[in-house]
Amino acid sequence: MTEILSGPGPAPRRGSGWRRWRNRKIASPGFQSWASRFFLTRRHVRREGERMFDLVSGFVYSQVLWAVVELDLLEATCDEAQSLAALAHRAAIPVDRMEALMQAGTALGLFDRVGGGYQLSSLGAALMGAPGVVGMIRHHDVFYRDMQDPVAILRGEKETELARFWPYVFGAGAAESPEVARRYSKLMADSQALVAEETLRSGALDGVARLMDVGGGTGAFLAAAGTARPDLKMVLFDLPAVVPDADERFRALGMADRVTVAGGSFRDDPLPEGADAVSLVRVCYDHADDTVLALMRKIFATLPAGGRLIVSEPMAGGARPNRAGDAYFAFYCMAMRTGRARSPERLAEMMKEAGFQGVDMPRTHRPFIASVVVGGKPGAT
Ligand SMILES: CC(C)=CCC/C(C)=C/CC/C(C)=C/C=C/C(C)=C/C=C/C=C(C)/C=C/C=C(C)/C=C/C=C(C)/C=C/CC(C)(C)O
Ligand SMILES: C[S@@+](CC[C@H](N)C(=O)[O-])C[C@H]1O[C@@H](n2cnc3c(N)ncnc32)[C@H](O)[C@@H]1O
Repeated sequence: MTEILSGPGPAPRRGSGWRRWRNRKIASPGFQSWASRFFLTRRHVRREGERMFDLVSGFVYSQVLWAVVELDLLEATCDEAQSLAALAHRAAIPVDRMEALMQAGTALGLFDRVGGGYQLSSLGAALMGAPGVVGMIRHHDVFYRDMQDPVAILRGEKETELARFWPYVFGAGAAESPEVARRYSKLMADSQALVAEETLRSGALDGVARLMDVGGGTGAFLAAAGTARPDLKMVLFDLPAVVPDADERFRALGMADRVTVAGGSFRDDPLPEGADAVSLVRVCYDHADDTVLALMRKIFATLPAGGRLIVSEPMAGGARPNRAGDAYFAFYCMAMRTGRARSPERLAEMMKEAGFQGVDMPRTHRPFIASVVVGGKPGAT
């Protein structure tokens, strides 16, 4: 249960005086009207207005994107411009409504108007090809139904759909419905490609001889790591219902002799020994602090002296909040009701609490996909 503070607490004071004056000024309709006419401020006012409009209507933009994906319009317009009549026929939607959708998609930058029709834009093409992104958009219907009432999510009053969704996919439900587990494990695995790219590029694996990926799903991260590092020995650990597909993946890639696959729960079972590094890729943000801390302690105990823990996932910004971590992933995790998006500094603190030292935060190129925190077990070289 989330703790509720009893009172408002002391207000931060430094710098609040001039901000009060500025905010009251900018919020006044008279000032706004004047600034929107004055030649030195009117462009800024217009830009702020556009930013504001995007904030106000972002949910609608996302839903337009969802309809475009659901109706498979990215693929349909990739190679050749399509007429409205053809698109409308294909989607079984009246032409005037189809026109509304294509115009909306064009306004959002997904299509170009070509001749009398529509063709996929370069942004649309990047989105269509970005591994796992279309699948993520498709599964957003579950999350966005929960997000209809964010205040209820914040107060913890709501039975969210997401709270049932992933635990069902990866937990007990996976055993009851291997088909569902397989479908959404595939979504995780598809979206892993970009995460693996960022993690490997960060240099976090440099010098590692035997890597154990805990919560490694169906092995997409190890497959990428093993491809980039042909000398790497690997261990995959995940729930028993999830790992059979990993076996298949490693066999197909000809990596089976380099990988040991182990089924178990990091909550209840001991972790396999022998790895000099352990990765937790998109695992910590699924779990509460006590679970993550217990897991980090277990990993610390399993690693040899000189061993390394690598955490990689999208992270919150701490003192400098960012949209992906502090808005999207923070609310996603809150709707799941089990985990939370943490800043690299917070994860570093938890690692230190578990015993790790020399904690480092190598920069990644696209933090909205993953940031990385690495800690070492003191002792050997
Ligand atoms: C070729 C010519 C003529 C010109 C070239 C010009 C040029 C270089 C253009 C660049 C185009 C290009 C290649 C762009 C590539 C863009 C890419 C790769 C973008 C990637 C975007 C990735 C995104 C938006 C990822 C979003 C991920 C999301 C929303 C993930 C959500 C994950 C969730 C909810 C996970 C949940 C799991 C749980 C349960 C919490 O554990
Ligand atoms: C969000 S997925 C990430 C999978 C993979 N690392 C990736 O980034 O694609 C979280 C993974 O943690 C696994 N997991 C959850 N609880 C676990 C537990 N108690 N023991 C082992 N694995 C667990 C899930 O089965 C799932 O594969």
